[in-house]
Amino acid sequence: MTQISPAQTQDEQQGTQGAQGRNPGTAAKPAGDKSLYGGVRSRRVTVRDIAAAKARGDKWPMLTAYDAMTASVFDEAGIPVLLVGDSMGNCHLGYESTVPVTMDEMTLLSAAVVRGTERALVVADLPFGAYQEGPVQALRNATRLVKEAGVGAVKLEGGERSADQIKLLVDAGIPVMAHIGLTPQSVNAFGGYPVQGRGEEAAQQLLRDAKAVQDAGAFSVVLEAVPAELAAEVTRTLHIPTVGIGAGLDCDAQVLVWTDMAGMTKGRVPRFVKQYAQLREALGGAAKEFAEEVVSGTFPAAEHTFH
Ligand SMILES: Nc1nc(=O)c2c([nH]1)NC[C@@H]1CN(c3ccc(C(=O)N[C@@H](CCC(=O)O)C(=O)O)cc3)CN21
Ligand SMILES: CC(C)C(=O)C(=O)O
Ligand SMILES: [Mg+2]
Repeated sequence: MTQISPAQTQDEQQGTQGAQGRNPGTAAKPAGDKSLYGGVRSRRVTVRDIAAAKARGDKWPMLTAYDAMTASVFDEAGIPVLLVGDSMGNCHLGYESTVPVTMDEMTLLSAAVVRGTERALVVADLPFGAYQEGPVQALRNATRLVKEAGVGAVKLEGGERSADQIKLLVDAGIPVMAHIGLTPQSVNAFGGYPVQGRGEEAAQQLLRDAKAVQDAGAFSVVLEAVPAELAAEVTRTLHIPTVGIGAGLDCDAQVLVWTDMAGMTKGRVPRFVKQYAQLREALGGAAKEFAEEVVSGTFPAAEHTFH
């Protein structure tokens, strides 16, 4: 459908896949987004592919992943961008929020997601405290995620306040996804997770934040929990893609936390979540059935037994 550039064809022939390249090989048929791959599925999605998608007006999906096996499921399903979100704090590591997540935890789980995937662009969050001290700290920690985990890009929260960090990372050759609107690492300052950008003043600030991250060189920007009309205006204004979560239908891409999307999350999920499966129920049911069969002596059966 889309023309393959000479550079892409060469990548394909040589099988070179950049910093993330490993496990090249046969691919299951992706059922998800195809446009971002531009017809080439033998290498990783790159930030150039993302820029081309906006130019074509193609929408794309992003999911979080925190382990190799789940990441491989999404990679095979054709999800072109996977985020090792600091939402691993509450969704994988058992913390109350994203705030306690460390660089060691991010690095370990990001490396697992890279190992579990062949084609997705893997983006890792810089956790709270890993970039607030300034651009040099941000570069040191982003470099660690690129070198030790093999991610293709990093994400950090904040608009104007994080522009200097974004600039230095981009200058150093690390692609940056920005994140504005509701920035969950500021939960203690927000006093919860309220919708952002309501009212004229807040809307103007969000537009300034969006322009600041684009000017700093971000390749895309997450808009979290902002009114749809404002997100649409940001999406029209910017030349980089907007990735919405609770930001309406007019963003260039959409992201959800995978445990929310699959019905695995315990308890209440945010209003912007759609559950496409009921994994919590399914997995709990399997565990109960296993338990019952052990207690009743019906598992293991003959076919599970050696003699
Ligand atoms: N499981 C999960 N899903 C997420 O989307 C997510 C995380 N965890 N952790 C990191 C941040 C935190 N986020 C959140 C968390 C809660 C709401 C929430 O409960 N929103 C309320 C409205 C809140 C209010 O107005 O006070 C809602 O009803 O959606 C929103 C975003 C988004 N991110
Ligand atoms: C919700 C997404 C955008 C995120 O930052 C995360 O999962 O940590
Ligand atoms: Mg995050």
